[in-house]
Amino acid sequence: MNSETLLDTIPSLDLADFLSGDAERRAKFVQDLGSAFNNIGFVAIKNHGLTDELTAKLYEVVQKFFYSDDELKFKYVVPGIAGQRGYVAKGKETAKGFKVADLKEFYHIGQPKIDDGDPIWAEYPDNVFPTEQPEFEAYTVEAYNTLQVAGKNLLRAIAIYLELPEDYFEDKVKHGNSILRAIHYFPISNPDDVPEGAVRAAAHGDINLITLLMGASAEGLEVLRRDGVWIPITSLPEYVIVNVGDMLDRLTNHKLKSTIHRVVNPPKEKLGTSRFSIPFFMHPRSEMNLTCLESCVNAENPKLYVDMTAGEFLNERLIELGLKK
Ligand SMILES: O=C(O)CCC(=O)C(=O)O
Ligand SMILES: [Fe+2]
Repeated sequence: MNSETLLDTIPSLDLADFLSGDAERRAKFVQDLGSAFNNIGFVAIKNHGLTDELTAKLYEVVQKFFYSDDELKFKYVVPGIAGQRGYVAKGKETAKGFKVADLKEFYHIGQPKIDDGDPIWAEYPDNVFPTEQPEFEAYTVEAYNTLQVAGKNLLRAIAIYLELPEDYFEDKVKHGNSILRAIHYFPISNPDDVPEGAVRAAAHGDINLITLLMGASAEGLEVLRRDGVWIPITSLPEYVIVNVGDMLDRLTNHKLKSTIHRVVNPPKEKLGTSRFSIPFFMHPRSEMNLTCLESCVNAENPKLYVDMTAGEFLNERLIELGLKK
């Protein structure tokens, strides 16, 4: 596959190939991941470390929270932090360039703090967890930590593909500003209630380095192929979807592609049903320099982006999303 091939589905890869001691399997994984990211920007990955049991428990607690009444949910809104932790209500997030808000509500869990003297902790707001559901914290934090490990392994493979030292991203994502986002695309009982043009998630690119998405087995996610065709993504339950975000796109001068994607509304007869998904947005520390790698800039690929740190870029995007003033 080269970067021009038009794919009808996203490639499926096995993370166990990369973690195996077998040099050939590992090299093939690196090449397949890199060429998928150079092409459509999305892959499906199995053997990511989340067990079926954890996944089931996680969905259970998340659904219970979203099915609670507004009074309970609003207790977990944290004002003044641009929605970076806790509950973010319906109508709060509008995709960059759009006028109507997405038809979703969500809950954000950030890097669990530990007492090791890293000055980065002062930058992060504290997590909040619903006290009505004591299991919520344990399962979301376990999923956070598991996806963070999978994400670090994927970044190792990406570093090798880019001919960087394998541990290039290691110190940059240590105690990074990653977020686990549990999303509820809420049911709509009356189709006339849908504001003109509103969709579950309007077309957007993710802000971060890479995203690991649990739960895209439900219908609705679509990826915008280079020729303008929307490709629906359906994946088997044992897979997570992994895509390139804008930060990795910037770092690699668009060699690895942050592809526009969206979640469309279901047909009218299914508007009354919920959809849940749980993306893990893998962010580096705010000081990471996103200046395009020299190896990705040449006469055919002139530098596309101005130099910025991850913190500066995130700040700009939170303002564009309507989450920050
Ligand atoms: O819900 C999904 O399947 C995708 C969500 C998404 O793209 C996002 O939150 O950035
Ligand atoms: Fe996204």
